[in-house]
Amino acid sequence: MGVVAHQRIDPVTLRAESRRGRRRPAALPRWVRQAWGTCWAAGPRDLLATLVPQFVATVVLAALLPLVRTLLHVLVDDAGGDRLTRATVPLFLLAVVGLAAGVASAVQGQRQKVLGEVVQRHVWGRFLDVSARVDLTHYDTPEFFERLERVRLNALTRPLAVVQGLVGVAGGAVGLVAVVVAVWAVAPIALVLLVPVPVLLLVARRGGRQEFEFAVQHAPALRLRAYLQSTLTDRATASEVRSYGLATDLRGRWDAASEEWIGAVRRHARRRTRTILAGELLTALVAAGLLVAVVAAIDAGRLSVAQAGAVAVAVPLLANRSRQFVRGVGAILESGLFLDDLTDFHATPVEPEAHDGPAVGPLEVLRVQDVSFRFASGTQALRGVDLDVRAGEVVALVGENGSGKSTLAKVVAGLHRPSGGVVTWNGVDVAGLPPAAVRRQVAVMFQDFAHWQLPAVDNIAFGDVERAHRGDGDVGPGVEGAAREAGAWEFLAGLPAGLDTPLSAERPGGTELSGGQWQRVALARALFRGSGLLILDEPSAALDARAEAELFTTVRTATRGRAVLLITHRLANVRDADRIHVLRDGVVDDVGTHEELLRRGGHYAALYDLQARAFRTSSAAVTGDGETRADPSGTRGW
Ligand SMILES: Nc1ncnc2c1ncn2[C@@H]1O[C@H](COP(=O)(O)OP(=O)(O)OP(=O)(O)O)[C@@H](O)[C@H]1O
Repeated sequence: MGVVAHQRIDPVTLRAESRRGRRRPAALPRWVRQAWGTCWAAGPRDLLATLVPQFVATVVLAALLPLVRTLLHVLVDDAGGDRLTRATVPLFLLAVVGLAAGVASAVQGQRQKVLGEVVQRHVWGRFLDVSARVDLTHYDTPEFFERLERVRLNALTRPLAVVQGLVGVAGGAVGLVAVVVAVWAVAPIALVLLVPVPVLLLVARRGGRQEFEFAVQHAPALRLRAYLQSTLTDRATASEVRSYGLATDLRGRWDAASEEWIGAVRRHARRRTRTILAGELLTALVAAGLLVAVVAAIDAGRLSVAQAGAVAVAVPLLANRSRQFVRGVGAILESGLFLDDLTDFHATPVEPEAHDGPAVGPLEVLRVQDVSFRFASGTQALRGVDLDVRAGEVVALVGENGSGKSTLAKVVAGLHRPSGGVVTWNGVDVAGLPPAAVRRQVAVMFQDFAHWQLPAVDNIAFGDVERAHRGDGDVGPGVEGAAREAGAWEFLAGLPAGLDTPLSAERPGGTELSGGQWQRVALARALFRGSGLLILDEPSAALDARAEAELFTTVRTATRGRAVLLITHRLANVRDADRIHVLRDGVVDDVGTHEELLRRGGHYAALYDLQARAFRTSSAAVTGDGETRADPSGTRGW
């Protein structure tokens, strides 16, 4: 797992990497080494516990042929004496061999299941580590998701498949040598059965390529199908599916996607069958030729009946052993390209830990200078943006949808690295600081914050897991304080199991919160972090008027001495901000206090006037003592 300080997404490279996998020549030793290393790291004892019985079974079976030959010799060729007595030992040994092979193979089968689980856990652990620590930018590209899905669906089980293949190869090779030696002594002619082996190996190699190509080609279609499946089973979409009557339409799309997938599987199966049949045909032709040759040899008196009997036993043995060998090699070849895929995924650069680099202190001043940002899709979201935030200040970002506010907030929060320009933290370029250390000093309440389907206490304590794990682990007082500040305490304390209540109707004993309640929980989480910079992206979008007023009082008091970057469309809420940055198409159009911006009469004034007019109109429509929301031009502030 490589670690870099900077990681820029390059979709072209990602795509090229997946192709490179296909271009790589077969590299059996590398794949075997990788797979063996993985299985050994996952569980050396389990690996040995699987291999030893397999080895025993193989060696024991190799003794079969000489025993059969001896037995046949006793029964057919040697006419004198008591046959039964002399056949007792070989018969007994045959029974022992059969029993030992059976026991060893049963033990091996069970141990392999355990090994499978252990290896899966190991590989999944690394997969999850990388997935959760790669640069956020990866999550903005379909290529990353395609690889994620391909690795998840195909590559995670491959190390074990290679080791199983290896077991097959080892077993097959040992068995093959033993059988070859035995056959050489009895009926060398039967060795022609080995002629197709190299061809079968080539067939297996081709099959491996076909499997990988198929997986790469069809990952997008599979992802679409999985997404459509989730739309019909997820709680998040359940209401809209019913409200808009989407079930039939979505089901139809799922049918179409399934049809396409099954068609692809059919074509792929036909292609694979053709290749496999070619190999089987060759094997059958050679076996038929051998049979003819054996019959002819018996007829000509060049082969005794005992020898013919040995050939009859040798043929299936030889066929089985060579098949086991070829299958083992095939399994490795088939999995190898997926292993490369997995290795590449594991090598995706991840961010360094917060402590790997210079320390980052609480914010005194953050400066954004001439910053631009371009998404992997090509969208230029920010251009030449300048912005300063100092401790104790509230700086607001306003602007129309898509103007770049959230993107700028993510740049400030250390989640996106700017494509151009510089961000400094207390005068130090953040490009030289570990992003995790910068983020340690920032609390963000995202516009689309997470609804953790976990107990309420975790939903808040996730704001600072280090703090939650420190000391005696009693986060109660801190969580309660943050919940009170965010106006969430009252309803959380009233939940069936208080803070221990899971916040999801999908969990046993759980409950669902309203949109506004969720928003207060998300705010409590950000406050619990207690960092020097608080970024609030639309923190009041789902709040009622009273809660909104309380929120901004909270923000003012809770953030004394800290810096706040506030994004909102409700311009009444930014009147008291120290500075307001007006964004338009990724550019800072204007900067100033509320009064300065109004005086200038620019874009901000126009937006503010639009909102104020809407409020005046709706206020006028209310008669009597009907309650109205505060006018943006009115007196309510922080
Ligand atoms: N993950 C993404 N990948 C590609 N483009 C994106 C992504 N997120 C946002 N954009 C684009 O970047 C631009 C800025 O988006 P951003 O979310 O920063 O706007 P915003 O001002 O916060 O909008 P809103 O007020 O609607 O929340 C938009 O054109 C948007 O389409």
